[in-house]
Amino acid sequence: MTDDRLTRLSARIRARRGADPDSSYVARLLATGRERIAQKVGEEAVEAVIAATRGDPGALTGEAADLVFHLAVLLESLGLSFDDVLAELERREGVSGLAEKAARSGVGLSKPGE
Ligand SMILES: N=c1c2ncn([C@@H]3O[C@H](COP(=O)(O)OP(=O)(O)OP(=O)(O)O)[C@@H](O)[C@H]3O)c2ncn1[C@@H]1O[C@H](COP(=O)(O)O)[C@@H](O)[C@H]1O
Repeated sequence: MTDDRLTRLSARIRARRGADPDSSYVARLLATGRERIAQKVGEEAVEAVIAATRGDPGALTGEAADLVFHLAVLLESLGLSFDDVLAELERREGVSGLAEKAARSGVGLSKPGE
């Protein structure tokens, strides 16, 4: 069973484009512009990092949800959705991250833990 929660979130965000910014947080973000949305993604990423380094699973869950949501809005600002991201992740399935990176930088040039 494919999990369509991310696809539903992207669709809900796309449906809010052009809605009244006084009644829709997504519409307000999109009306404010991509720089502000990107700033929120950065803020939420930092808040997720702080929650994780504090070893707080509950806080990390909430901040990660904020991060994923704001990333979805940032994707929408460029006409993209999680469908595009999930398709890219599917394309990468089965390809080792170490092998992929070594192929980019030449065999054996990447250091362990890099
Ligand atoms: N998933 C979300 C979602 N997650 C977070 N948020 C909002 O994002 C805002 C985050 O702003 P802030 O960081 O200032 O708030 P905060 O995180 O509490 O504060 P900090 O502690 O982070 O500083 C809050 O207003 C949250 O309510 C979201 N707003 C909307 N959605 C989804 O988007 C749909 C459309 O929302 P509207 O456009 O508002 O109708 C909703 O039905 C939901 O599915």
